[in-house]
Amino acid sequence: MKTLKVALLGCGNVGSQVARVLLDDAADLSARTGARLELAGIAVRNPDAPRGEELPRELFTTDAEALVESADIVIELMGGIEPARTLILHAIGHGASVVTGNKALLAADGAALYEKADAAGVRLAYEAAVAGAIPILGPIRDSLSGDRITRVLGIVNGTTNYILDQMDTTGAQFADALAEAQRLGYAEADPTADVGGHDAAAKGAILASLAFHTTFDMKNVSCEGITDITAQDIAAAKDAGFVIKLLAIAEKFESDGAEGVSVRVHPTLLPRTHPLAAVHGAFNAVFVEAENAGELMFYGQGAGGTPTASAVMGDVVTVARRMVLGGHMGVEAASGHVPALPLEKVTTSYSIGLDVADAPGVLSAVAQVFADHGVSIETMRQTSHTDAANASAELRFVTHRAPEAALAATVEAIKGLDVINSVTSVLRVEGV
Ligand SMILES: NC(=O)c1ccc[n+]([C@@H]2O[C@H](COP(=O)([O-])OP(=O)(O)OC[C@H]3O[C@@H](n4cnc5c(N)ncnc54)[C@H](O)[C@@H]3O)[C@@H](O)[C@H]2O)c1
Ligand SMILES: N[C@@H](CCO)C(=O)O
Ligand code: NA
Repeated sequence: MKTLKVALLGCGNVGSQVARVLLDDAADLSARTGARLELAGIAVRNPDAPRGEELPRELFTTDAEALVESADIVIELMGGIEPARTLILHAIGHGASVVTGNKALLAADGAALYEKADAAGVRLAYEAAVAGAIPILGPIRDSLSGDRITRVLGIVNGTTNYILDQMDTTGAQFADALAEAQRLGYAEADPTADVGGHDAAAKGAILASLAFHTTFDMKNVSCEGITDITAQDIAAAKDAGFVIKLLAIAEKFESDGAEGVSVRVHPTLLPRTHPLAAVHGAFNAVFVEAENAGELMFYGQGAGGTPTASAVMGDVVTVARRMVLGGHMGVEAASGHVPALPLEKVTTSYSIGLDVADAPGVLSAVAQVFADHGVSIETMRQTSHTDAANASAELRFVTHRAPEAALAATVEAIKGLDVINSVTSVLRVEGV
């Protein structure tokens, strides 16, 4: 039986679990692969650092470059742009295939890496980069390749889903929930990538590129995180029958007579009856809408060392099988370029919370602003604060779908009204 040398770069949350599987399940893996997968070494910064798994000390090395040069398959789980990018290019240059979970790198420089891998006739696999354990890139790239995908909508960041879910179900504070997500190994090394929405944005760009056979640059993703979401927002949403989720939404649509792709990440109100509202903890779920398949939903653990190791190992086995069978190994390049559409072109629906004077004519003044911008109101709820010294009320509007530009202009015009004390929240709504 052929032996394939595997180099592991990084031994943190995910890497340590991948090492464990490679060592513990070696017999099963070779039976499935048709080759012996030999863990040749693990590149780390400090071989003596404590790790979750007991791993043989002799596997550790600080010389990642030399390790890469000896390998048939390189698994990159260090994260970050450098030295991950240089080491992956080094691996490709040496004819090794690469498996990575590094969405930040793929979103920043994926197109160049896919091209290099294709030209070198090696494979670059990255199922772990999007929605952790959920097999989502394979289904989009392979199973749905005979269909036309129109929209992908997903909860693709476990940390933020965990935080929002804890705030919603237990009344936890944002900071406490984030600390727990970090302790459980869900968060990125720098968790601002999670809470700022950038991790979801990177995944959204990867999903859009595969779903729409294009190269979607992360800089074109409109990105809003959850750092401004307050306990009051969560309570008000709950009161109105909604839950707040951080969604990544990738859509292909026509604008001004030409097709384009938009990707946006933002906190979103969903009716509590919506299937995505039932995605709790660090779980992820991805909805795919395709012309012939209709609606599909993929659900599972989106973060954490062990679940993510499952996706990594799936790629390792797939890559190894291809090596055993021979033939072309490369990734399929994007078949065309579909331009990126800005957020203003998207059609969506808003929930707008207002603190207003509780006086005659206020509601009609606000309603007039909606009418002036061609935005239709779906529902309005008023809560009066009768015990306040100056009678005030909270108004909450949910609009019908309208162009984002019209909705944003409506909010700006409302802010200018004398009868408004403040705009207390503006959130987009899906699933109504
Ligand atoms: N944790 C998850 O749930 C999850 C899920 C999907 C994808 N990912 C991705 O997988 C990758 C790894 O994530 P993680 O959670 O295991 O991160 P981690 O921070 O726990 O582990 C990364 C390890 O790489 C090591 N490392 C960094 N630079 C190095 C260098 N130059 N040389 C040697 N070692 C180096 C670090 O010391 C650390 O031990 C990241 O790209 C991340 O985005 C993580
Ligand atoms: N930090 C990421 C890891 C999975 O990619 C998350 O919370 O979803
Ligand atoms: Na995945």
